[in-house]
Amino acid sequence: MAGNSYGTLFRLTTFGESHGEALGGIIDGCPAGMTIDLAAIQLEMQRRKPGQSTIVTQRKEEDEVQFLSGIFEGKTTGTPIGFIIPNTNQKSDDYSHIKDSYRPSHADYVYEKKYGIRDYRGGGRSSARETACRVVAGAIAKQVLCHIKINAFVSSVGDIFIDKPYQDLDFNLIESNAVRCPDLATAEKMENYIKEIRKEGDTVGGTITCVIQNVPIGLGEPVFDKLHAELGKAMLSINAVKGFEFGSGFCGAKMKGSEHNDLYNEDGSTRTNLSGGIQGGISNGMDIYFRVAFKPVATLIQKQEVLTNQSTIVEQQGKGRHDPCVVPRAVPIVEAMAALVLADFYLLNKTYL
Ligand SMILES: Cc1cc2nc3c(=O)[nH]c(=O)nc-3n(C[C@H](O)[C@H](O)[C@H](O)COP(=O)(O)O)c2cc1C
Ligand SMILES: C=C(O[C@@H]1CC(C(=O)O)=C[C@@H](OP(=O)(O)O)[C@H]1O)C(=O)O
Repeated sequence: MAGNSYGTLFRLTTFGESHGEALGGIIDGCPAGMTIDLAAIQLEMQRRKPGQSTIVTQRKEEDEVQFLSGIFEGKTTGTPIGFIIPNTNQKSDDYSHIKDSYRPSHADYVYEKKYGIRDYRGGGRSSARETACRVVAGAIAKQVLCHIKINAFVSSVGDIFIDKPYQDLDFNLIESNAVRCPDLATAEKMENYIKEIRKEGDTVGGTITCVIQNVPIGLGEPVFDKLHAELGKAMLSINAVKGFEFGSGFCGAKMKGSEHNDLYNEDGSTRTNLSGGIQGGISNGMDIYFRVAFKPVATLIQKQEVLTNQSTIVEQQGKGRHDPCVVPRAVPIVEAMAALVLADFYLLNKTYL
């Protein structure tokens, strides 16, 4: 199985399945001599972990990271940082009914067809549990990028959305509610809606907006490794992601150039920022902002037609502990992937100096 590593200089490789012994990773290329704030890493893990509120999966994992190498007396040594996250609360019986069948719109069918064998327990490697490793690496990448601020938040759930520009939001409120929406009236509506949907055994999609501030000019490597191209790839590699747009995004396609151009101030900053902080694939020093669209979770606690490995269609009731909506827990994942992209470009840029 290829495709388990991300990054060029700051490079993460992950391993592990949702119902195996543990997940883990190796981070290669982290600069030596950095003091690592382990509490900050654990805080990010708390934001992502299952079982954290009543509107997410009720699997209970503490997700305490065990570092095996690369950190000595609290500092990075420049050698590979190896870590594991034990799995402690698997309920593999919840998956015995799909041993010989494939859930619609999950990864069961394609994994079995591609590899000829599938760890069906908890979705195996295709489970979003793998993203715990990304959050560990992202929390370290954030420490590499200590001057850059990365804030993601839930901007919509179903058709409930924040009706304000991000500049009018208080990012300190993101963690004040279970949904991770900084507009409190909207957060309450979203939370109630997710609870309703969960009662029906159904699921709902949503979007996350990410804002990155204090970015130096010059990150991104045209022509193929443009900053927005890498951000797009990183976001689209997250489970259940269906869309990515930055700056004016798809709305820009409806505008005239005279409306869309970001006119300069004398210091090189721009009066508007429909470019989303990136021009020609390179950061221009303005805020980078983008949106990520997540589909509704595939596993429903309802009867649905499924395909069996005998090529028959049968009715099956979904079982187990699933997220009714992924966006509240995906916020730290989006931030982590953004940090991995930026840390890689930041280190690459240093090689030019
Ligand atoms: C934070 C998060 C939690 C998720 N929780 C579930 C879940 O509980 N049940 C489920 O069926 N899918 C869940 N997913 C989505 C699946 O992992 C994903 O749909 C599956 O791997 C197939 O990949 P794809 O949707 O990207 O094609 C979750 C995704 C994320 C980002
Ligand atoms: C365990 C996590 O989320 C899981 C993601 C997931 C999926 O299909 O992606 C399915 C569920 O797995 P299980 O049935 O084993 O509880 C979620 O709980 C996690 O994020 O750590």
